Amino acid sequence: MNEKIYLTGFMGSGKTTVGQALGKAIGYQVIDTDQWIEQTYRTSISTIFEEKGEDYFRSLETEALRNLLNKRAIITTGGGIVVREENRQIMKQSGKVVFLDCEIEEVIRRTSMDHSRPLLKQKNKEQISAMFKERLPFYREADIQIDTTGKSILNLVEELKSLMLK
Ligand SMILES: Nc1ncnc2c1ncn2[C@@H]1O[C@H](COP(=O)(O)OP(=O)(O)OP(=O)(O)O)[C@@H](O)[C@H]1O
Ligand SMILES: O=C(O)C1=C[C@@H](O)[C@@H](O)[C@H](O)C1
Ligand SMILES: [Mg+2]
Repeated sequence: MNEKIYLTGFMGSGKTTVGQALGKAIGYQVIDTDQWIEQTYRTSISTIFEEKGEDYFRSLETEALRNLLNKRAIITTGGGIVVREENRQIMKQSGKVVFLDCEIEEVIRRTSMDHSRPLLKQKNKEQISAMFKERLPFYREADIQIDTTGKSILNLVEELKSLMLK
């Protein structure tokens, strides 16, 4: 098994949720870059976006990845971490990158009750879909890709375990 596993994918694809379950199943520590940033800076992601903007948040994601480099862990990333080339390079060079794919209708269903994602606020389906399409080539640079649409967390953990043992 790889020393470090990065879970990437769009908002609501299940990185945080699946990562926690996978960590329990294979006995790995799980660290979430969004939570690392919120805990390190003692503030919320929404506040960072409001006060400092998206570019600044992306630089905090780079800082998180650099700080977590020496950990044997599953790193569950923020949905936009792949937007920065530097972030993609760090992940590629230091571990196995997994892309959790998900149909946009299901992304919207899964995230509709949770208003903590600034980039989903006041966006309609077409706009969310356009953001996803723009990022898709970056997500596809991953070593492993799985579709999470309609699959249970347990099922996804089993699928990931078998793919990672290959
Ligand atoms: N396979 C799944 N089936 C059903 N619901 C799911 C599945 N995966 C995740 N969810 C639910 O979708 C919501 C979003 O999941 P989660 O927070 O893990 O996404 P994320 O990829 O980490 O998003 P973000 O990029 O915003 O951090 C949660 O309520 C979670 O319980
Ligand atoms: O897709 C994105 O750009 C984001 C996803 C979340 O995980 C957070 O990192 C933040 O809300 C931005
Ligand atoms: Mg998450």
